Amino acid sequence: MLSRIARRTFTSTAFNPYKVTVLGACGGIGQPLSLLMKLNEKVTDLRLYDIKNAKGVATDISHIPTNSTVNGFSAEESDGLTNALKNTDLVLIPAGVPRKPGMTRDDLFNINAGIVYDLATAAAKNTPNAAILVISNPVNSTVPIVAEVFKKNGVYNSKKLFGVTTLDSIRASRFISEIVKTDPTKEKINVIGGHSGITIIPLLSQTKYGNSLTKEQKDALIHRIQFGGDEVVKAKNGGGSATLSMAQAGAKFANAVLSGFAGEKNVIQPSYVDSPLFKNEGIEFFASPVTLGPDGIQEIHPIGEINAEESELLKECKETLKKNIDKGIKFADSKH
Ligand SMILES: NC(=O)c1ccc[n+]([C@@H]2O[C@H](COP(=O)([O-])OP(=O)(O)OC[C@H]3O[C@@H](n4cnc5c(N)ncnc54)[C@H](O)[C@@H]3O)[C@@H](O)[C@H]2O)c1
Ligand SMILES: O=C(O)C[C@H](O)C(=O)O
Repeated sequence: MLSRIARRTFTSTAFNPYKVTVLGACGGIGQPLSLLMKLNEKVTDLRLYDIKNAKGVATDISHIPTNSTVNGFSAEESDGLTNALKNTDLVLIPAGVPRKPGMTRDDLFNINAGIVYDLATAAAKNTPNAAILVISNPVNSTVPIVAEVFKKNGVYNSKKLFGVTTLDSIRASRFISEIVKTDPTKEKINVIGGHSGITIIPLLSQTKYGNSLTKEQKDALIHRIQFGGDEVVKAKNGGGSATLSMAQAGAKFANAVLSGFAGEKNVIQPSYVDSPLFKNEGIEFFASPVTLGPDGIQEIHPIGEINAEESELLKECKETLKKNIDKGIKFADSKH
């Protein structure tokens, strides 16, 4: 028994020795996300960076007996951010401020755009080949900012930049299972578009429930998936937004990217990426299922068949997305 466990641990770490960095590791998302990455057997070197308390959180997590080293890097060290990023394989970015009731994600732009710009600049300089997973909101705009920063530094690889939209998908699985009374782990809804309100489009017509739910049930479900984030912000009442479900979502997506790196087949997850799907309409980034492989994105899947109501939702989504994307690009271009 013992030797089987030892062999399993040895095998996964010997063949998949991945270095993972979390920027913003001490926040509401950062701490549980770092914990989940410590539990991931594919990770052997976990680096935690924050402007506060990174050493404390890293020391705490480092006592967990899995096969990775954990180090904390603080902003007070002159080379803290550099060392946190140096030649890492995957960077998760949950750094930034969360919403309070009454705010939209776009209201976070003024603070978070600058934070993401600076962290992306450090990533471009210190680990240009890493996969960058952006969690900081507004994701619709922060992902284009990272792309612009990498372009400016001459190291942009669209196959390795991801906006994490996994939370929308896991919410969709949970919320539909509450209606149809099934196992949520077996439910899958294709959620496309972006990550804010009306840009989030769950394609219920592609599920087996497309015809069995009433119009009222469908409208309510679509609204709940689109505004699931607001549900948490309201319930936390000034204490921030989703952190624990987001950590689970972020860890799930990071594991999928590492699984692709490791050569696993048929690893498909939705993500907000530099996408050809609607580029001819001036929309550079769009969320749809992507196949992940050794070099990052292997294939961006089309959205599939949609019905008339979903076409309407898509039309509105595109209008907002385009503005969000342009705002991010303009911000990045305005910096020198
Ligand atoms: N993509 C999604 O689905 C999703 C889901 C939930 C939250 N979010 C977003 O994630 C972000 C973080 O949310 P949270 O609840 O963890 O917030 P939080 O305030 O609890 O944590 C943010 C952390 O970032 C750190 N930080 C701030 N500036 C930094 C910098 N320059 N470098 C490094 N670290 C820095 C802070 O010190 C803090 O520890 C927010 O923007 C939120 O809107 C996204
Ligand atoms: O709602 C938020 O502001 C956080 C996050 O984007 C979410 O969907 O929960």
